[in-house]
Amino acid sequence: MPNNNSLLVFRNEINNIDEQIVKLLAKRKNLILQIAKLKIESNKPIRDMERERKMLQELIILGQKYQLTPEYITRLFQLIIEESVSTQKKMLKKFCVNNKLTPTSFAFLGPKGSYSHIAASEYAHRNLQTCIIQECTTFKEVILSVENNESDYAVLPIENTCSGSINEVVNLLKKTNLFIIGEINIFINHCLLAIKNIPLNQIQTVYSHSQPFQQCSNFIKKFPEWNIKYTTSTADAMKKINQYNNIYNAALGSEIGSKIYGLKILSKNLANQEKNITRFILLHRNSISISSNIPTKTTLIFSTGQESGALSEVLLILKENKLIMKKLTSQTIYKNPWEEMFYIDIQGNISSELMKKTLKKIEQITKFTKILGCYPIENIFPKVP
Ligand SMILES: C=C(O[C@@H]1C=C(C(=O)O)C=C[C@H]1O)C(=O)O
Repeated sequence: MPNNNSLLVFRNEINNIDEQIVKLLAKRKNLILQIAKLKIESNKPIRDMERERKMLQELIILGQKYQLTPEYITRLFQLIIEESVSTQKKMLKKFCVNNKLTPTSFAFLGPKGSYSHIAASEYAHRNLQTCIIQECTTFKEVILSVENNESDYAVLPIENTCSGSINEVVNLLKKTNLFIIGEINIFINHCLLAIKNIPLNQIQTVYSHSQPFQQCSNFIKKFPEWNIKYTTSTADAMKKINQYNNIYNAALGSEIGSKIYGLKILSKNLANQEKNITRFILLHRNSISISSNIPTKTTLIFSTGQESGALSEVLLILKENKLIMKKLTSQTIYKNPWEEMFYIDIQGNISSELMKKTLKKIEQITKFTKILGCYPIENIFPKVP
């Protein structure tokens, strides 16, 4: 039979301890709010997985000293940390709503409603930034806008599942002093749009950027009577047919664009391949360093000249160092069409010794090598616009 008095004494002591725990949790929460404020002011991400991992490791060791199991400590502190991250996120949201965040400007191939605009908005949204837009009319202008400090980030399409690499962008990357700091995949759902619902065989002219025409070539081939007119972007095409106000004009563009420019959707999902995804890269004036536990990609371009087997030597270096190549494309150099330039994505972090050693070896055996950046691998399912 437990002694009722002793039970009360113990329970009182537990009450005191629990009270202390709650007071300490409140004290912790206050610090969390201060940290959130600092992060918001300096535009730093809320979550720091490395810090969390280290904290948990130390707490588990401490717990073991007092006979508390790692499972118990992990469960308890994961809950505390989850709560603190969610508190910080709420605070960030409030700041965004009140528009007190440092706005971030994105330069892209515009005008509004282009796929590049969709990519910029989605990237800003994921990184909890307020997106200020800088519409450009060429890819070169997009890069210049960031180089000249007029915008913070350049958003450029680099490849598409239907039409492959975007050569013009790769060629620009050779010359710019900007660095790739991120990437984002966007689902492209090309639609045929017009100012009124008319039968497809009555359309006379279709406007769009050259990329959608390539990506929807099977559909376009069915209507050889259509006049094809190239525009600087899909959004430019949508804007034009809105302005021309001619019912026989159509544009290849996005569903979002149809809303912006008040157009009717005549036909949807027009790309040759069902999964039409464009990968966009984000460029900034400074490179970024990324924690070693985040899956990372390092991108470089190199040219090898005409020696036979020059490319295979580079690939052998990767193989010897057990580095995984995520992408390899061959580009024609506009001014020297007989020379080959390669664009390559390697899985790994530029700050690792292995990557440093590998890059050094590649530099030694190529004619020209340029490291374009090291950035987190996009692993979120592409945004459906
Ligand atoms: C408080 C911070 O923000 C987050 C919350 C943490 C916590 O609750 O201890 C730890 C790391 C971050 O993911 C921080 O960065 O220190």
